[in-house]
Amino acid sequence: MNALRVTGGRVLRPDGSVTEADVTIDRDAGRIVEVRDVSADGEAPPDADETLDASGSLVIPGLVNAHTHVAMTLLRGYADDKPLDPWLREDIWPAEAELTPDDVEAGAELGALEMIRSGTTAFADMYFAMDRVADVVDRAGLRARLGHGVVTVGKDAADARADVEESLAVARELDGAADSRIRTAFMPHSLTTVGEEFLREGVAEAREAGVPVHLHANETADEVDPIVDERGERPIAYAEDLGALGPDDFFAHGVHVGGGEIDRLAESGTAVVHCPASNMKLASGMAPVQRLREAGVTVALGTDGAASNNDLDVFDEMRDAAMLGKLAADDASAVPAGAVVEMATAGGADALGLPGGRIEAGAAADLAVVDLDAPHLTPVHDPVSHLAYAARGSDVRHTVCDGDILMRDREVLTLDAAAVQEHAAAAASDLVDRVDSA
Ligand SMILES: N[C@@H](CCSC[C@H]1O[C@@H](n2cnc3c(=O)[nH]cnc32)[C@H](O)[C@@H]1O)C(=O)O
Ligand SMILES: [Zn+2]
Repeated sequence: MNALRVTGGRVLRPDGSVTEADVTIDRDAGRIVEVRDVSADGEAPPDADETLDASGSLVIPGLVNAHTHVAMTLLRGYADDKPLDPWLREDIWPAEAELTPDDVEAGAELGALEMIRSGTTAFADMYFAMDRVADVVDRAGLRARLGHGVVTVGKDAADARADVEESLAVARELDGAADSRIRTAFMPHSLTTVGEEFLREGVAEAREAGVPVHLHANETADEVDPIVDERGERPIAYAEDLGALGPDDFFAHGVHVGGGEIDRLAESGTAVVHCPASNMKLASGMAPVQRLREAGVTVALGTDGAASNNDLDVFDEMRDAAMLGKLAADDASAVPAGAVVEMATAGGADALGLPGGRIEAGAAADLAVVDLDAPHLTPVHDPVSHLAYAARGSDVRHTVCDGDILMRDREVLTLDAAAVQEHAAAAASDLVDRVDSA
């Protein structure tokens, strides 16, 4: 066995406890083979081929960013301080109309760099030029569930159908890429931006192909009302009617859910990806995270795109989810630290149907090592509290995915950080010039 050992740290276990332990990884298999408490009796395991020092640090499952549009890093700070609909129509969609596949690759590379540097090992991405995003995922060493986002409003039937076909083709062709670190989904943008016949056909074909469905649902009140007005049913009932609810499916946002929708999500096993920063920034509303969890819905965390966040740091998302969840429930004991840590790890992996999210023997070797030796993390009464409320992405020392070291002592090994930043900044500035002259 080609063994990597993460030594000298404290390890966050799946039950939420933290113990001093060494984690041994089979690098070829990309699996954790042993989590050994330092107090354990018995024979010490053989030397590893390589070690990662975790002294003074906390070893956690790699974080999962369960909803983003990763190439939107190029539009970070491009248009702020507007509600969802005008923001998309007046600013974001016109800019995206000028985005080339090269731009998507440059933006995805920047996003991958940012995620590795903040301890994220897996993400779900809805965008276009997904073959380029897949190349980046492969090079960066990350894990992802990828899909081409479909929008049919404002398109003629032929263009709309082609967009649906593209999403299905991407879902079929990229599944299993990057040594199986890439999985896929059919990704209609939302229940209001994709017409009913296209949703119906696309979901049916996705089922035949055995790929999950991912879409934006119940994000704003403006998006729920027309569905209720036109159909006399709420969006989650509509989604159920379309065949889009199931244990492999995961919906972004779920802010305005009511009238039996939470139970429908729970009963069908459909996961919800909570995106608190995006929901606050676009003033979309407060998702009932505590109620969703109490009903048994799998809740994950997502940053959404960098243009509505404005970063891809899942530590921020944990804190925002805890804070906003309390406000939404009008209860300071709602959405506690352990809950948001679970949402960012096991909840994310489960929502996306990807391995990882737990540090235990047999699990995928996806982890992050968080340096606790910092003023803002002193003293350490409770490491889980620190993860939720005080730590930042920049506290991550090492990132490991599928048994490979992606970052060691804050140096990213799979990407040339300076070149990626320079390239993305140049692509973003050219893009804005094109938009201005369009
Ligand atoms: N093929 C589609 C592209 C859809 S990709 C997914 C889209 O979601 C957009 N998006 C980003 N954040 C949000 C959000 O919070 N709600 C809804 N859409 C968003 C993003 O800008 C992108 O246009 C087309 O022809 O336009
Ligand atoms: Zn989104």
